[in-house]
Amino acid sequence: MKYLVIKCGGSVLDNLPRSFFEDVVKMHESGEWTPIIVHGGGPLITSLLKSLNVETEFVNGLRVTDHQVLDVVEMVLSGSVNKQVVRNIVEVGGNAIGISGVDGGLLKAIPTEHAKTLGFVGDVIEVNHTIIEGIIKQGYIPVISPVGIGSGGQRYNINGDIAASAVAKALEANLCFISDIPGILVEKNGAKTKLDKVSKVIIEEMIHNQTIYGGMIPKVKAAIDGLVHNIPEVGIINGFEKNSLIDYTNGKTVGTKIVLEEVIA
Ligand SMILES: Nc1ncnc2c1ncn2[C@@H]1O[C@H](COP(=O)(O)OP(=O)(O)O)[C@@H](O)[C@H]1O
Ligand SMILES: CC(=O)N[C@@H](CCC(=O)OP(=O)(O)O)C(=O)O
Repeated sequence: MKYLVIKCGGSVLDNLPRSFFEDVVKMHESGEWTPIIVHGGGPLITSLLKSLNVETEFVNGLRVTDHQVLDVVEMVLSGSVNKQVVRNIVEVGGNAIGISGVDGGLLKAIPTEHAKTLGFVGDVIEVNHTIIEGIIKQGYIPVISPVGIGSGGQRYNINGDIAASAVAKALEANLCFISDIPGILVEKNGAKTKLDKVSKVIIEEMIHNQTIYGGMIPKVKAAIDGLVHNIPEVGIINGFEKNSLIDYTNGKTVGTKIVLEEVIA
């Protein structure tokens, strides 16, 4: 039995087909792979902030988070989105338990090194993986919202990709980012092409020349950090592509695989 951490991005959550959740449940029932879901919800946070007339800003893909933003982040992620994902799984006959990173000290966090700019954005320093394993032993799929807890009970807004990588590290699990693009894209002869496999060095170059920007930055950084800390495998795949998740677990080439070593083209 292998663990697979599935990070569902806010970019796709609202529109993921029913078949996606059916595949997650099938995977769970097969017993070969144990799915653990970590979700985002960035677009919903942004739209709620907008309706409250609160400006929101991102630096290198991370949301600047003050007290007011933090309230909305927790409401959206640990409330609406977490329970929606649980319902999506229940609707197709699965068992899921939603839990936030605050509960049971699941995601212990400290402020990022850029706290002066980012405010209450956290880095995960410890994952209480026994809680996740307990939920799995009871036969449920864990659904984790990326809000962390620090000293004195302080909450932190944690990027979903970073939270997913921390969970995968703690469980020595494979990690799969589900997003709204076929994988990492590059421009070739005026057209966008998907890379099947990409190395750490190329990723660093792509961040530097801004081929990778915005929400893709925390994704690839979290991927590399995970691989350095012994995650067996990291992929970015499209949640809208039929069977993409099942194909991924069957070892087919889907999306982009991120690796540490150089890729020979
Ligand atoms: N080189 C790239 N290839 C593909 N997508 C990229 C790239 N660079 C930046 N992006 C952006 O990253 C987005 C995915 O990140 P994000 O919006 O945070 O998604 P999610 O909510 O799924 O985590 C894509 O929709 C795209 O706009
Ligand atoms: C610090 C930080 O940026 N946190 C994210 C948390 C949600 C998230 O990661 O959502 P996606 O997966 O949809 O991007 C945010 O506030 O948007």
